[in-house]
This record gives sequence, structure tokens and C-alpha cells, in this order.
Amino acid sequence: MSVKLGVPSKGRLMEKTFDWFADRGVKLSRTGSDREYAGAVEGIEGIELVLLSAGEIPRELAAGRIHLGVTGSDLVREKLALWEEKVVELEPMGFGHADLVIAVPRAWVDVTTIDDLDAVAAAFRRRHGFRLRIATKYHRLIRDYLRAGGVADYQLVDSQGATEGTVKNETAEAIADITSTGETLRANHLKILSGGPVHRSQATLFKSRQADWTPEDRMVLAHLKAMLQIER
Ligand SMILES: Nc1ncnc2c1ncn2[C@@H]1O[C@H](COP(=O)(O)OP(=O)(O)OP(=O)(O)O)[C@@H](O)[C@H]1O
Ligand SMILES: O=P(O)(O)OC[C@H]1O[C@H](OP(=O)(O)OP(=O)(O)O)[C@H](O)[C@@H]1O
Repeated sequence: MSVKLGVPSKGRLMEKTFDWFADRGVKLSRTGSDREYAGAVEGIEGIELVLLSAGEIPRELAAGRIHLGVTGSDLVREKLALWEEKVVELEPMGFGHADLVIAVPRAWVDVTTIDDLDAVAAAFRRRHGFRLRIATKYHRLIRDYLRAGGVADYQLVDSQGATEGTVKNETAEAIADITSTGETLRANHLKILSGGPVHRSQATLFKSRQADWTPEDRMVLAHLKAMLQIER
């Protein structure tokens, strides 16, 4: 058996993941045609590359189908209930930075903090007879955050893309999404609530607690950690 390492097969995290490993002497590559999801590992024995979408890596780690995986720290927290029981954060990788934020229309001049949002949400419900809508794909993280902040009078509406457009399209009053440059929020006349992001995300190397770790696998992991200079 070998240690299965899941890495993003495309998208914004793939190339930087390959670079990060290459800088540490582990060469990951896609093999075969452009469209074939097969991979190779050079520089260390006993590791098998599994190419997956970043969004699927948390589930594969939790199911123990891969031993190690690279994905955004936001995706692990969002996709896995009690994530710390299923995976260990081995190393933040220093790229793929993005903040999960809650944003409201810039025109809501009286709303700056989460307490303001709470007040507006209660008033909104009284006035309109339904709860203020927050569009997001980060259901778990936003629910937990709003519960901790004491906000109850809201509903989440699912938005898997172009989330910032939902306010203009009048399918939501507020949004919760990832931002890096802030361009998309600005372009859509939205402002971030103060008090810091819900989560500061970056690409992270995770270890599965659920996978079957044979004694040989543990030796491979120790060797890999030494190459990657991971102390945990
Ligand atoms: N500007 C950004 N917008 C969205 N996600 C970003 C951004 N910057 C970094 N990320 C991070 O990238 C990760 C998502 O990457 P990506 O969209 O490639 O994966 P995915 O959701 O699996 O997509 P797909 O299923 O289309 O391959 C998340 O962890 C997210 O936090
Ligand atoms: O702060 P910025 O640099 O503007 O980046 C943030 C935007 O990028 C992502 O969208 P993506 O391009 O992945 O498209 P999506 O709407 O399909 O998620 C994210 O969902 C935001 O919409």
C-alpha cells in the first residue's frame, strides 16, 4: 500500500501546490493527456498522487480514501462537521489566501457591525414578514458564526456562484463569500461588516485521521514531513 496524496486537479490551487512541493524536492506532475486526471510523484517513494477538485478533498480525507490532501482551510471547515476529529492541519502553505466575509449593500449606512446586522434583520422581518436573506455557499461556517454573534432573524439562500450578484438581482439582501482583492464586492456596491473575517483561509496540507495508516505508511509520512520541514 502507498500513501495517497490528494491535490487539486485544476483551478486556482493546482499550480501553486505543485510549485510548493517542487520547492521542497517533491515533484508532482500530471501525466497523460491534458484531460486525463493521472499523476506522478518523483523525489520520494511510497506516495501516490490523486488528482481531485479542491472541493472534494475534505470529503475524501474524512472518508479515509486519501491519507493526505491539499485544499483551502475554508473548505475543510465548511464541508466537515467536527472537522478536527477527522483531519489534522499539518501545514499552512502560504498561498490561496482568501477571507470569508459577510457583506451588505454600501447604501446601508447604519450597518457596520454584526450587531447592526442583527438589528436590521429584526426590523426587516417586522416590515416584510419574511427573514432577511443572506446568499452563500458557506452554510455551516456562516450559521455557526451568526449563532455565536447572536443573530437569529435571517435565512440563508444557497448560491454556488456569482453570489455578489444576488443583491442586485433581489434574491438576497446580504451575502457571505470569499474575497481576496475585494474587487467583486466593490463592483457590486457591497461593504464588509467590521470585526474581522468569519475565516481567514489559505491552502493547507491536511492529514486524514480516518485513513488506514500502516507502519510503512507512517514511515513514508515521516520521510515526507522531513523533506517538507513539517514539525507537527
Ligand atoms: N479569489 C478567490 N475566490 C475564490 N476562492 C479563492 C480565492 N482565492 C483563494 N480561494 C480559495 O480557493 C479554494 C477554491 O478553489 P477552486 O475554486 O479552484 O476549487 P473548487 O471549489 O473545487 O472548484 P472546482 O470544483 O470548480 O474545481 C477555496 O479554498 C478558496 O478559499
Ligand atoms: O475579492 P475578489 O478578488 O474579487 O475575488 C472574490 C471572488 O472570486 C470568487 O469567485 P470565482 O471567480 O471563483 O467565481 P464564482 O462566482 O463562480 O465562485 C469568489 O466567489 C468571489 O466572487
